[in-house]
Amino acid sequence: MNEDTDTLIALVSSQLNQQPSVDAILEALVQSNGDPHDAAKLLNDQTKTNSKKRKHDGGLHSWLDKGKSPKVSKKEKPESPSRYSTLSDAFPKPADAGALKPPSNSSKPPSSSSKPPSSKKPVVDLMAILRQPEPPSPKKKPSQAPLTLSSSAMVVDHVPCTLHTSVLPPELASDLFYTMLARSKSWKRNKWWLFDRVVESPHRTSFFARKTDGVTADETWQEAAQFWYNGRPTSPPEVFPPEMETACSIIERVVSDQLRERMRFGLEWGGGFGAGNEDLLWRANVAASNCYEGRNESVGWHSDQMQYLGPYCTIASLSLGTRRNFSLREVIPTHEAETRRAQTFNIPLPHNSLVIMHASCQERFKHSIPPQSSMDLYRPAYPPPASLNIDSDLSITSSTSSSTSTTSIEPSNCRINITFRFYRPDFRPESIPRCKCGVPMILRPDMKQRWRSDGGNNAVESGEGEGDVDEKQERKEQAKGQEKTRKEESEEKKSMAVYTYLNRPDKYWWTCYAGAQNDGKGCTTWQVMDFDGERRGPGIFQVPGARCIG
Ligand SMILES: O=C(O)CCC(=O)C(=O)O
Ligand SMILES: [Fe+2]
Repeated sequence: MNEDTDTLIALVSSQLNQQPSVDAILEALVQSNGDPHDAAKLLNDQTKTNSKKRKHDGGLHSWLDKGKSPKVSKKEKPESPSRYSTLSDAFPKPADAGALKPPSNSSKPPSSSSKPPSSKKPVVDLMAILRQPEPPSPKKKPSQAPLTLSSSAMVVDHVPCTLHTSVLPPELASDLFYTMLARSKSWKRNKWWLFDRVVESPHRTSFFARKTDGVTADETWQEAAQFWYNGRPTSPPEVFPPEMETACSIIERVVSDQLRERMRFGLEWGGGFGAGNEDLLWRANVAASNCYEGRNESVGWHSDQMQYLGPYCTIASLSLGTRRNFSLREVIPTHEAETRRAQTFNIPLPHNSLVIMHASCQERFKHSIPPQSSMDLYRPAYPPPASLNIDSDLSITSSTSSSTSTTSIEPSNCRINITFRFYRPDFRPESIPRCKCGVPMILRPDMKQRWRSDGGNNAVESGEGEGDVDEKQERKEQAKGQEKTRKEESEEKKSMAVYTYLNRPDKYWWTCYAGAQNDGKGCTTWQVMDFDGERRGPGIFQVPGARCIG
């Protein structure tokens, strides 16, 4: 199954009462002309019919990789209707939702275009849009069962992440949980275009920026952080509340200690962090926060967009409240697709735990918070801080109106997630290339490393839309061995130089993201990121004496 198909499958999946096989979902999508809502309805109707005979066997990951035969049974309705994932962040955005039309050759970037809307509902041959699942190859290894990584040691062994339990002082973790829970009432579900309709993320989200950028003392950072988001400017971010500031400085030290132990990648941020922070190898200057209420709220498979984070970013993800599974799955590069199968890893994240997604995680792995068939409630060990006025409809009651204030601690079905991130000064909004729609583009890694399949010989560095790219590419393929134009030759040399002289294994694409908003209309412009040509840096490779990969 290719990564882009996941988007649609997960969209259907998030609307299902039971999870059938991937094949069944694809079949339903085809029958429904590619309409995820209709496909979900079809499958749910089938479930009702079959419910007496069949039994459900658990979470998203148990079927997503395996493609088992349908196992369905009658179940309670999901708490929120419809809706697949992500775009949780007003920032590094999951790549999937905009990646509906996968590239068909080695030089084309993952497309960010959605199908333009029309007044009539188009008849969509889904299989014509999505790549067909690859036929089983005799060489291909059988798919592997999901593996639960139940300890920090297991996490390190399998994924480019580290797990840190009890990371904050318990009372601070509790205060931060209550603070964010109270704020989460006003957070929004992200919306974006998928095919011809608007879809909503199945969780609420918000975005925070620190007072300064963490590099200079520039206090205009907060105010200036009006980041573009899905092709639109966002409302100003919230300021880190005091509990979050304290938590952030603890987490910065945990992350920096980890980085001291790790081999760094050349394109990671190689600059400093301002006076007084010389001992820090990592800082956060923004945070995305998510609230998942109940076991059905989720975020689908994605990797975080990099337009402000830059390549090989480090993301520190704090979990508060109910324990949920954090799932990771490697994207197998095209040149290894015949010999290796991806495995899904599940990391149970308890209250007050930190997962650090280290450099290369966004390049190699997708992550998700899948819906769960059951979930333990979180029972806070401390009452809410007296300063907070948390409403009873969030299951927490706090009364401070009289001198003898009473507070009852109620169990909660919410998980709060805070992903602390560092927006790099060399990826400031004003430095982000714009597409033909005039909207800043998004940056995504070539997760499938398609350029390797042609030995790195492909010279195409930019394009203007799916059809055009296909056509140009086809013409280029046909012209192989024939005379190259001088321009092509020099582009090719440049491309090779960029990727060989520093032995950088990855390509990154700037792509139009306007299609996810803007009524589904995007221009599909794309270009390869040229780190040096775009005057990015310093990367670690530019720091004298630094040891790094690439
Ligand atoms: O809730 C989580 O742990 C993951 C959130 C996430 O992936 C995101 O905000 O990009
Ligand atoms: Fe993410």
